[in-house]
Amino acid sequence: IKLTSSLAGVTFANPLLNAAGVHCATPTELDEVLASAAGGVVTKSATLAPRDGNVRPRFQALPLGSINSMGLPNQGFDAYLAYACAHQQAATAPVILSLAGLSLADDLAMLRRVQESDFTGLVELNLSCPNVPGKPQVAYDFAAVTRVLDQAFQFFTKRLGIKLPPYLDLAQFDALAAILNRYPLAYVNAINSLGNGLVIDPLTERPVIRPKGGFGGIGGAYVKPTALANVRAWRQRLNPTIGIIGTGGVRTGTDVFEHLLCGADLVQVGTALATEGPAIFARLTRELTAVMATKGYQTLADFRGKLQVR
Ligand SMILES: O=C(O)c1[nH]c(=O)[nH]c(=O)c1Cl
Repeated sequence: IKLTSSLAGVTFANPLLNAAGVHCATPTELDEVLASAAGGVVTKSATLAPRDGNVRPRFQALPLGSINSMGLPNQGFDAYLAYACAHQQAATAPVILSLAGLSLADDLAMLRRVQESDFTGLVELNLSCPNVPGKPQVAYDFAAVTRVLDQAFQFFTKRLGIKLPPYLDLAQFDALAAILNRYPLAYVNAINSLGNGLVIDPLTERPVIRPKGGFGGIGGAYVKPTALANVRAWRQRLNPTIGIIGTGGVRTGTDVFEHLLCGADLVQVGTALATEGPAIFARLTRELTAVMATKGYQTLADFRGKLQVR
């Protein structure tokens, strides 16, 4: 049984990575994911300048998932570009560089820096951070998405993916796919957290996190059906040249299998990684292999995207 997968010409020994934002803000955390059974690692979304992020408590693990309003705490673009370039030299498992500018200008400035750098790997432009006060998500504004991609592809010739939020209406998938299919995108990553949920502690009669009156992105088991639907909807609509990373609700090998069945090329783990740590990747590869063995599949291509219709 082989778990190898490739995305935009980049080969992964297995399809599993962390989700941007989880266990990836420092070189130590990034190294721990690379040292684990993960097939690769993605950096915390970088802003041009380092950021402290929102006030604490800003993350809460829950029985069925998690809520977070981190506010983009990160070491800044230079730190993550340096890490990505160093690990490209060392030929480790692939490092995906995630970017989340606070403005179109910042997005373009960081992309220009990547274009001029030695980094030739995958770049993930995060268009879906729900937690920066006063900053509406780009990805729910289709004109803004068109602007950033128009301007980026004027000069960017490397491998560019985008991180998308969950969409909940098929007309949105139709409209946005018509836009995305115009660009030489490496992939779309679906989904980011389900934005602006509210989790309350009935004992204290307060939200469980402090920023934004307790409103934060929801992850984990809560979002798996929405994540699978978004992966499936993009696979059905996007050019085959555009790959898909499936993110959302992955806790077991069967969850990984389901994302692949819906069409994912790679699968990312957020909430479950936050609670279990990088050892989860050994468990998930073992469990995925077991599912494949039971079903008689030898490679991911044997079943990727082959969800049957009823
Ligand atoms: O608050 C965050 O840092 C954050 N949290 C999320 O759940 N998704 C994101 O894209 C980001 Cl950037």
